[in-house]
Amino acid sequence: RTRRRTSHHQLPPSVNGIALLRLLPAIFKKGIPAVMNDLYIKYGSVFTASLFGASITLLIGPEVTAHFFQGLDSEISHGNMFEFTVPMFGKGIAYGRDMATRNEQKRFNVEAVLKPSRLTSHVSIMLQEVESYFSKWGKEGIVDLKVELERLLMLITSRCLLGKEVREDMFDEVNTLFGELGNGLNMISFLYPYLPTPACRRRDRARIRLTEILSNVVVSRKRSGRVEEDTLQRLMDSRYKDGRSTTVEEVVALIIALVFGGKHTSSHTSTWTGARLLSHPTVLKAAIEEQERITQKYKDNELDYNSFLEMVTLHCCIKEALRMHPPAPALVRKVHKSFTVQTREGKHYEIPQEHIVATPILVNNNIPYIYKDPQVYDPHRFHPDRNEDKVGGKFSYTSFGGGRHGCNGEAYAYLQIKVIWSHFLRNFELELISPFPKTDWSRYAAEPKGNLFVRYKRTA
Ligand code: HEM
Repeated sequence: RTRRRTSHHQLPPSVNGIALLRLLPAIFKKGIPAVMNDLYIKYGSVFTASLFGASITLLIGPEVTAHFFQGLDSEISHGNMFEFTVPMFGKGIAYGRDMATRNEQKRFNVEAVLKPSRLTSHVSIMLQEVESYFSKWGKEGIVDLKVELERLLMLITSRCLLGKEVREDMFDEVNTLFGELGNGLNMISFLYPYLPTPACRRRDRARIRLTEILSNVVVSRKRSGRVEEDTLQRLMDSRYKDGRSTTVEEVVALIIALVFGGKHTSSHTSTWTGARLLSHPTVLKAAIEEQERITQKYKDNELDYNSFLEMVTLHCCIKEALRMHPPAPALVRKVHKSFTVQTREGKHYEIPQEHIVATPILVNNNIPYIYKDPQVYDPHRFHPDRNEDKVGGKFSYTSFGGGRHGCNGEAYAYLQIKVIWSHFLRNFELELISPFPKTDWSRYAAEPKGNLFVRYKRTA
């Protein structure tokens, strides 16, 4: 049903609560992605779903999401929907601060994490961590890949982002505290971040202790004048436009947010990449052959940032795993100023002020006129000769969001996952023992459900 409006553009078609409740059995039977896709097929790329008095307008596909991603924060923003991050990271940053300060802090993040010169300096540390981790594995055995990758990524993160003090002396405690911070995030704390539930209390205690540990590191570096090569140091050295330095409180909150933003996203993606690769022998063979070519060119111990950039096949394998398994299934914004969208079919809709809008990454990444046979794991679709996401237009591929609030850690995330998988492909033969994992939607980042047992055998 399309609703009329007094202005010359219509409001989007709406799906009412009864129709949504009727979908519940289908959700249990087919799963959320399939039901979302059915809604897209039935109602099109723009529609409003209303339930219990709350409405949310869905925007699907690159034709209608440009403003969602690029609009000014004064016109469309996260609003107060990210309030749940304040008790996780502290009041010093992001949603605890005004917009101008937030934008400056975003610049600090980009300069501290994303710049190629930063990534270049991370490569050798990542390689050291990965080589040392796998040197402790035997000649052959069985491991839960999900558990192993989560720990390894946290070791890399603690060294590259948090610095050697944490990596060398406090890794286990800090790792546990980040776990508790994450466990405090669920549907209830997302909606009511300050409820005195046991999970919220543990989250608060974890943030306080993390803040204490990291503040000590920052203060001790400042006192001794010691300068390290890590993201924490970059944030300490960042300056606001007016020349002011970042405070200890801000540095600590920024680094906690960065670690948290990259932790689950990267570890789930590396696990999904493994599950997909090990289920597709032809793709796996192509990825191994690429490693052979690159190691012949660079020799094993000379792998550097450029050599990882050259791993196009592996890059596409990760990108395709992320297309099919985006850790954030949907992104949301609040509309502060109404805007219009034009669909592929040429219909115009007005999205009114105060509406909540969402774009379901899950559906965006599976649109059949952009992605050929979207249900098939086909990394080659991203190779320069096909470039399906680029042909489809900006915002066809939304696993990292895009535009104004696009991911600050994309290049870093690819790099660390490539370093790990490149090592696997060069040194081990792996066989998937567990069935291909289902998705666990109950967590804030969609993750592979259960264990992922893999048999490994050393080849080098
Ligand atoms: C595979 C790994 C990753 C995925 C899939 C991912 C995904 C995303 C997505 C979808 C957004 C946009 C959120 C929105 O528009 O509401 C985002 C934002 C962000 N990500 Fe990532 N991320 C990953 C890794 C990382 C890493 C490793 C870091 C840091 C080292 C990081 C830091 C951030 C930050 C700071 C933002 C906020 C940007 C802003 O609001 O301006 N991410 N990420």
